[in-house]
Amino acid sequence: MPEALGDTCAATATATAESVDRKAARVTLRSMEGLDVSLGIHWVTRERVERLFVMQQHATLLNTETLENVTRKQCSDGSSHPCVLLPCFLCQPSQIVPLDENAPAKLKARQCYMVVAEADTILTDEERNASDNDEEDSKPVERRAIDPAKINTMQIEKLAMITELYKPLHSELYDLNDPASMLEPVFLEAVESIQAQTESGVAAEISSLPASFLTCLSEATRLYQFAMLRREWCLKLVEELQHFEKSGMPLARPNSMNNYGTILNDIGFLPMLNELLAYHLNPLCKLLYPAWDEGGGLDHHHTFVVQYRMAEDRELKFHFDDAEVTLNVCLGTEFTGGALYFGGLFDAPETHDESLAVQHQLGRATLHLGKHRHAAKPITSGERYNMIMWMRNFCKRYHTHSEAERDEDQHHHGHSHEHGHGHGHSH
Ligand SMILES: O=C(O)CCC(=O)C(=O)O
Ligand SMILES: [Fe+2]
Repeated sequence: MPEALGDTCAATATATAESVDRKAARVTLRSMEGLDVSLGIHWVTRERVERLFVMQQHATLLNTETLENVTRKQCSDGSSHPCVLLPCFLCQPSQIVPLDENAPAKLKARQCYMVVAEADTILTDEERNASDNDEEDSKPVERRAIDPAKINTMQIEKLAMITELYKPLHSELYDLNDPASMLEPVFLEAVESIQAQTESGVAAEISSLPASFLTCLSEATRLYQFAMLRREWCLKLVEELQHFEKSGMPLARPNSMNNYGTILNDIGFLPMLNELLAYHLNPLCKLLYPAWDEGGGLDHHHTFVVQYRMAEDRELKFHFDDAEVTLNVCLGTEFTGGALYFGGLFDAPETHDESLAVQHQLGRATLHLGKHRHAAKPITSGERYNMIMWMRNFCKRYHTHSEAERDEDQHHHGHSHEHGHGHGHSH
């Protein structure tokens, strides 16, 4: 099987409803550089797709060699299907989508797929449209092979090592099989009510959320707070991270501004966080930030825990996030000070005189636009942990913009930091 991948490229596909009846699957390609850098949304002609796997989460682009290693290393059942992401629970060989030349592949909207396709079958929208309009004209498509030298396998290797060697203290934290053990009842109730309305074809309304659920701290800048995580879950997560830190496993710090803390995506929490985003946070954000509803809505994320202690980092300077919407939940433990301070949206000067201090409360989430300028005031005692999810929208970020606009945006958001998740510092 790996040999058969000689001239192929693997990519993830987020199927859109459109793709169901098309003979090409619309896929989003992601590069391995920094894990979620988009290469844009392309079409892969179904005739040339070799295999389509249902993935439990967005996977990342891999080169042949990585694919081969991963397959050999991880699939202890001896199966030879390429398993893109390392923990074997992610590969679902039973869910290979049959590709029948004569029938459209049945893809589900919002489900992630991994496509193994010949490299030259990846088309841009224009090429796709051109070939749709002129089927007879079989002019060769420009090859768009991805430069393997650019593909970074370190993240994968690190996760493989962690999966193999690290013994979690609280293994139940790594899945969302029992949402009630993680999420506050009122949060679950709110999300369920949104889903029920959406399913019955009614546009969900903020006013229909449970009465005590949402606190709007600022209408103008769309700053919200709500109860989200259960106390026991928060404290277990802090214990787990302390345990992880003591284990000596490799860990990357959250971003260029936080010197302590951990990227949760990198140490085994990605599948669970993907579920949390897809089933709980995205529906809520759809309601609160309809502007980000395009495509899959908030469909990917960079999630980390920040940590402040008296002898270490105590505060965070004024900045805005590389996110469409940011979720910030306090995990405790005991501290004074450390309030979040908000000062307007970077692109809306009329909001710059905002001056809002938001106190932390264990388990309580603050939800704000990524472009909402903020800082964390110094803690004055104890230690503070907060889980931060920078939620992002693939479509808006990478697809609807022209190249020039995209470059401009990236410049603006300070993408130059390592791993593509630096903070955009506001001036
Ligand atoms: O310290 C906090 O709670 C906020 C952290 C933050 O704003 C960030 O990491 O982007
Ligand atoms: Fe931030």
